[in-house]
Amino acid sequence: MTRQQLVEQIKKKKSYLCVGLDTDITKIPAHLQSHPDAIFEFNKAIIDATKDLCVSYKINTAFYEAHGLKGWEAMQKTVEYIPQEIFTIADAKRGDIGNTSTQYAKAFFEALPFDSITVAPYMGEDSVAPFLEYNGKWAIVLGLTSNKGASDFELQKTGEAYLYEKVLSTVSKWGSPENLMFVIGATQAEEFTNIRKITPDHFYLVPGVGAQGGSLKDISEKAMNKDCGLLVNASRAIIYASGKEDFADAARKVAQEYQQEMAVYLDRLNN
Ligand SMILES: O=C(O)c1cc(=O)[nH]c(=O)n1[C@@H]1O[C@H](COP(=O)(O)O)[C@@H](O)[C@H]1O
Repeated sequence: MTRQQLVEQIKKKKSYLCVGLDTDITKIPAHLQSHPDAIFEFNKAIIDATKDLCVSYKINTAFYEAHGLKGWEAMQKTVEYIPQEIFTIADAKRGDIGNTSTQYAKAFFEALPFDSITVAPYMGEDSVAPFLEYNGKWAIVLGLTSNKGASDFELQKTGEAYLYEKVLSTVSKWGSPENLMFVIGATQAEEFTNIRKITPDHFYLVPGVGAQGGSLKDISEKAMNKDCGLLVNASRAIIYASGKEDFADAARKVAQEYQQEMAVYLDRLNN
């Protein structure tokens, strides 16, 4: 998917919501547990209930890989079920020496039809470059993450700058805002303004609202750019909103609350 197509979808739906399909078999409601295809059935119901409210789905591959072949099959069926116009993210956090990253890119962009993949930048340019060679596909590189461990490396100084600042300024030269995004945790509010200064034009994938306590308001007010430039992810807060038979309706309700708040911030952008 091109940047322009993504921006058009955000405008049309008045949403920059990314629903995270971190589908944990132990949290699937009891009535679906015995279904032979429980993960896919759960995802299908979530997608049907939220697809008009979000512009992206993020499939966290760990939750599928944990089930071996059956999990990969559920992941493939899920990504193929997502409507074409919705931006798909393989949250796989890959990155290795060049020829290995080339195989990861084939796995997620050719064998599976994802629009994008999350990538760890630690191994440098040759580990990220293979993901940037595909037209209409994206690498989403970890910038400043939402977790506590962000302070172990990302928020350590290397000379004058934090390591994450160096990652943003260096990695942004490897691709363009047309094929490269950054992961910025919603819990890192003090850094949002600075982050936007370093990378004014890029889209950010922003996890950490909902279950991790980050604020949609903070990221929206401090880090939107003229094209919105944000995909805000919530996983558990949406897909396990009820944990019961009415899980899809409950997911829709929470997704709608996010979307309605997003519409307000988008309106401000246009006025
Ligand atoms: O790359 C990610 O998606 C990611 C980066 C980060 O800094 N923090 C983070 O939580 N994530 C992912 O975003 C999702 C957050 O899930 P919830 O906390 O349930 O909304 C999970 O799939 C995480 O793996």
